[in-house]
Amino acid sequence: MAFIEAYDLVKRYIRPDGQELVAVDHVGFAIERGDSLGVIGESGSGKSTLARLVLRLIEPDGGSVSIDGVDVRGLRKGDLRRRRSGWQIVFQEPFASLNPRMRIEDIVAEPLVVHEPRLPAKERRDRVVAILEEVGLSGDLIERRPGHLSGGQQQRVGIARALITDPSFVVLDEPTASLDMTIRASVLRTLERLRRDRGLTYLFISHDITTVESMCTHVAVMRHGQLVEDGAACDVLSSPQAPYTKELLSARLLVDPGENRARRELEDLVAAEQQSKEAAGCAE
Ligand SMILES: Nc1ncnc2c1ncn2[C@@H]1O[C@H](COP(=O)(O)OP(=O)(O)OP(=O)(O)O)[C@@H](O)[C@H]1O
Repeated sequence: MAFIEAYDLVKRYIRPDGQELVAVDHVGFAIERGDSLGVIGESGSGKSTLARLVLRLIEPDGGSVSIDGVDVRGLRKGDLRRRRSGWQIVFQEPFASLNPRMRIEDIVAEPLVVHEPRLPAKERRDRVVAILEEVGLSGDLIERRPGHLSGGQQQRVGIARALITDPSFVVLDEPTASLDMTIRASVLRTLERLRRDRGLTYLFISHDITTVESMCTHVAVMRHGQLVEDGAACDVLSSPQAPYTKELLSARLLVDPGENRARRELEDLVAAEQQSKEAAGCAE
């Protein structure tokens, strides 16, 4: 049994005109422990809905999910809350997901307050400082508020908050989409280091193929709520089978020339990832 398994997930919404929309249409996939599955597809294809279904942040209309052998849909509310310390999410908009009135220390410590309420304040602060440093921030930032940090720093705070309870599975919902290209490459590098150092399993949502190529061991391609193709990243991205995946890959070649320098940094990441895949026997 894989670490993460999703079977036949379905989510329907009612649109404002009263029509039914099947945002996630019988989707299934598996992720092995320590791997990173990138879900790509155009805006509106159902990626974020799928991410939320996997963590049961929204209820599915059909299908099921198991994480490390636990049937997520079968959990009662209290059990689900307890389990969530091991399953975290980082959202796209760092500023919108951080309370602007709270100090960084309190934002990052929030999951600890919920999951380890008896932890002494001094120990809690030490854990916050340690995780801030692990994600590439200075522990001195604890007194600041989100508005005093750059976009990249804010997203690192979001990552620190997700990791403070030492989860095994992290959903990254377009975590770098709102950052400029250079900062994006640096945050992605940090996420990749954290995955390797901590043995994390990622579900990585993105509409950017280069990001997924640099970060993910496996790729799933979504269109109109359905999964049109999935497999090892080296297979899907080098010899795509579905016409839609081929379309996405050819669109990638139309790059804005102004982004070229930062994109080269991402390509360095791709090269490093490719080397490690070759070492793992996943080369072309
Ligand atoms: N709460 C909701 N009520 C009604 N429709 C919704 C709701 N949430 C999402 N949708 C619709 O479901 C479809 C899938 O949305 P979703 O956000 O999952 O796609 P996405 O691939 O993540 O897009 P993006 O990359 O733009 O975030 C879209 O058509 C969206 O408008």
